[in-house]
Amino acid sequence: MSDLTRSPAWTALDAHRKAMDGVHMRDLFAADPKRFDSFSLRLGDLLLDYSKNRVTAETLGLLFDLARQQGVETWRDRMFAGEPINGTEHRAVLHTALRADLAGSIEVDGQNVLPEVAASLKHMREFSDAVRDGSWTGHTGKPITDIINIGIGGSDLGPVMVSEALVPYHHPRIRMHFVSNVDGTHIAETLKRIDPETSLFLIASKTFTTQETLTNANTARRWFLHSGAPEAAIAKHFAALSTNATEVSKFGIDTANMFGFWDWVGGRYSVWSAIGLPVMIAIGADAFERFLAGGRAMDAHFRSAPLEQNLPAVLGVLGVWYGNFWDAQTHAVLPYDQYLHRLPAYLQQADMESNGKSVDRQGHRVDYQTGPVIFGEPGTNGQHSFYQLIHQGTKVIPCDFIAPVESHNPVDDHHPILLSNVLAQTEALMVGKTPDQVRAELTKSGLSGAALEALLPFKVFEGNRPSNTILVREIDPYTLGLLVALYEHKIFVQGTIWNVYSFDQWGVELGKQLAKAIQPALLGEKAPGAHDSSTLGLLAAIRDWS
Ligand SMILES: O=P(O)(O)OC[C@H]1O[C@H](O)[C@H](O)[C@@H](O)[C@@H]1O
Repeated sequence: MSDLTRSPAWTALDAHRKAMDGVHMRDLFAADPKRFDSFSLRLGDLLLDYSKNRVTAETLGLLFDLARQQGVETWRDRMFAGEPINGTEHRAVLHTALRADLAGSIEVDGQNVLPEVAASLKHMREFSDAVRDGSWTGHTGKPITDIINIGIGGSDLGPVMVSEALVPYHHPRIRMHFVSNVDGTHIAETLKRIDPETSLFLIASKTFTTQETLTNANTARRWFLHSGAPEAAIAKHFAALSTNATEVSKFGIDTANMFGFWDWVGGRYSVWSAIGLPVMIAIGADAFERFLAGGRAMDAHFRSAPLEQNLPAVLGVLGVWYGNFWDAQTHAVLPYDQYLHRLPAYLQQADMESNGKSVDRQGHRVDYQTGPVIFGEPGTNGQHSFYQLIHQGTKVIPCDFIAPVESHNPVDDHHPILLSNVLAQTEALMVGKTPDQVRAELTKSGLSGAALEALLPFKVFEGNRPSNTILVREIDPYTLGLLVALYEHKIFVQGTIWNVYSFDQWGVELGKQLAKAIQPALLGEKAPGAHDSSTLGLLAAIRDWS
């Protein structure tokens, strides 16, 4: 057994879990009319209702004991202080510095990093202002109309999610495009829609060695030059967002057009850095600053609120409760806002790449579950697709319902309908429908006897299915900053409880290595070499068909 699973806090939770068997949330609500007041928190224009969970005050007490036992507060303080808590890469984890009060000081290796953050933001502001006001032109003197961000993983998902979430704030002249997939279709379809004279490519890659991004960037450059633009025009149409100046110049982008960041910014936490430049161009530097301010407000809350009133801590321990004590394998992210349609994809990387680990910080195989499978779709689309399983399937699927109270598009009665669905879903999941209720309903509809009894079991909803509801006044840059930082810190809390390193991602390397080994065989440059029979069989089929 690991230290964690034999620890006092864990064993206490194990025992408590057994005591909670058979406890229905319906009864918890009936017994306590103030349950919402006890189990909801507000931070400015963000409200978290976590009352529809299988928890009592005792459960939460035990979960916070576990969080304290695992040193959540100490690790949190170490993170904010710039200590190298990313142990396998010996790096600080300081995305919080990117949105910090720049008058302060945060040191990495004895050096205050905030002046560099300020300089980078200034560079981004000057550039984005120029693109937006039209003073930055393409090589033929026309203002930029299309921004094409070429990046993948953290260099794509953050920018595309935030950009899409903030479409109402976009500059009217500027269209945004995000190319990530190495599948030629992605770049080809994008290039069809743009004009080289008015396009600006942002090559976004922390390492500037990522195969997909460089392949797409090379294609974009060839396309651009093929349009008749001279080599010297590249400086007007290509910029790099990266930590790697050497590789940027090797690629042929002038480092004057490079927006830098640092190795203490993890890819999946990098939208607050120069990787956010496409967002800044789209929404403007002031709005981007409001996004940073939202993140900063959540940081201040996370650092100072006692765990019991701490939004990321509450979300974090609830996930641990279901994943480790109720066998939940997944977690659904359900934004009831069309602009947030990429949030589930964004959180898939943020969460699964961070906590999808099976070795603890001491290098031992864990004997407990770690990060959940994250999935989701915007509401109400998900309701007409996979919610059946959430309501009546055999699995416990904790859900986060996220909704703005005000819509950017208050057309007709759409928004009240949308919001009624949020409330109805969480209520239905919690309360369910008993056999007696179903019987009464069926009787009323004229059914009786054997026919009624035969249909009855299919129409019962067990209920007792957990959900959180996160309401914001409206999705604006500030509340989005709050929301993203909330999830970042939730992930941090969970990784700390599980004693894993949340800020590396070694698990993505093997596939990259093997792809490099297989590629020459597909290009016909080499015999396939030694592989298993499946790989060889597939290679042969591909050769046959090509
Ligand atoms: O920004 P880059 O260096 O191009 O990396 C892009 C992405 O690829 C890597 O393989 C990692 O899995 C991601 O964490 C990263 O965000």
